[in-house]
Amino acid sequence: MNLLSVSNLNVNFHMKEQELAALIDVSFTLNRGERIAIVGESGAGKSVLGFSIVNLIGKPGYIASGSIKLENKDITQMNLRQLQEIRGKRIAMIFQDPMMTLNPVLTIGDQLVETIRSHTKISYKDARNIAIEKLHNVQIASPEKRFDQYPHELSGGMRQRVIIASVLLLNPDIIIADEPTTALDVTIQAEILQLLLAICRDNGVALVLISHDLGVVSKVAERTIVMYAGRVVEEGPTLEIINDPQHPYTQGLLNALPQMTLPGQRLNQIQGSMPSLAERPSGCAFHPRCPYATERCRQEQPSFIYSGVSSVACFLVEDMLNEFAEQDKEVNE
Ligand SMILES: Nc1ncnc2c1ncn2[C@@H]1O[C@H](COP(=O)(O)OP(=O)(O)OP(=O)(O)O)[C@@H](O)[C@H]1O
Repeated sequence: MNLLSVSNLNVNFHMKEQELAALIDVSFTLNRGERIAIVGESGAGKSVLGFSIVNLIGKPGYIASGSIKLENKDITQMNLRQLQEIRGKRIAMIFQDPMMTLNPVLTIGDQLVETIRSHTKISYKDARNIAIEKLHNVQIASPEKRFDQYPHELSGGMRQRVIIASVLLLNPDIIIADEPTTALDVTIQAEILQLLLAICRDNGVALVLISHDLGVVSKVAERTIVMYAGRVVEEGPTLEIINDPQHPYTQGLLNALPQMTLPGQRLNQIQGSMPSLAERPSGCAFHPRCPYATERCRQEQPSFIYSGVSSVACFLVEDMLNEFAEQDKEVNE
């Protein structure tokens, strides 16, 4: 059984008497210990998806239809008490800004001890020992000293390590990390990603890494889901997607990566921008930005097709596969 199965998830925002779709028919699965990435430009719907997984999508947003099953229990049908049981303990979230989660007026140690003691009846001294061990596990030097410090006394990278330590205290099955390194210096970003990878691998924790950067996720995630305007447009093994992207949007994201460009060359940004919810184009929402768009793309929504590399929603790929099938037929006749 999959650890998490998201099926035909639709999330809307109720805005000014209008229903605006933020997620449309999103489906994917996550196995125990697996690491997947959700990528796409700003506004693609990555964070809405991350929050929806723990049923934390606040007003004006709501889950309109679909299911999110944690093993066999549907998170969309859970009451508040059941949701509180899974948030943090089974599914933990890490955000871009650690200060969103850390309490600025409590020491690092007190926050960790409070988390431990809210779930386990142990003495302060024992909880302190566990907290210090966890700080050590996330490679914080002099953990005894850090234990007594306040969040503002730590660097951004160190604060993110503290968050990872605090998330681990409850032994979650899944960590959802929403742009966890975007606010950090490049060298620190790599360290934190490596730490997340090691922690998840060593503890059998599944990871959903949300990022706008395909380069970042390629180092961590086994599988990648590419989102555009609230829909999944391509999904498959990360390496295959990086080496042979099928959807023109995925190709555009890869071309825009700095390392794909020669020194002195300008980055090949995708022309145009992500549409707002109210202005989602008809047919394939990417068509106004797609160099290969046809009339059909403007009219119809492509369904998913397996390309041999990944699952992709694109008429271009569908036509190409049909053409190959025709050629095979001719050769065999
Ligand atoms: N609370 C909200 N009210 C109205 N619209 C919202 C709200 N939150 C998100 N949206 C809209 O939903 C769409 C998806 O937003 P989301 O934050 O999931 O994008 P994202 O891919 O995570 O982008 P970013 O990387 O910038 O966070 C966007 O068009 C956004 O404007």
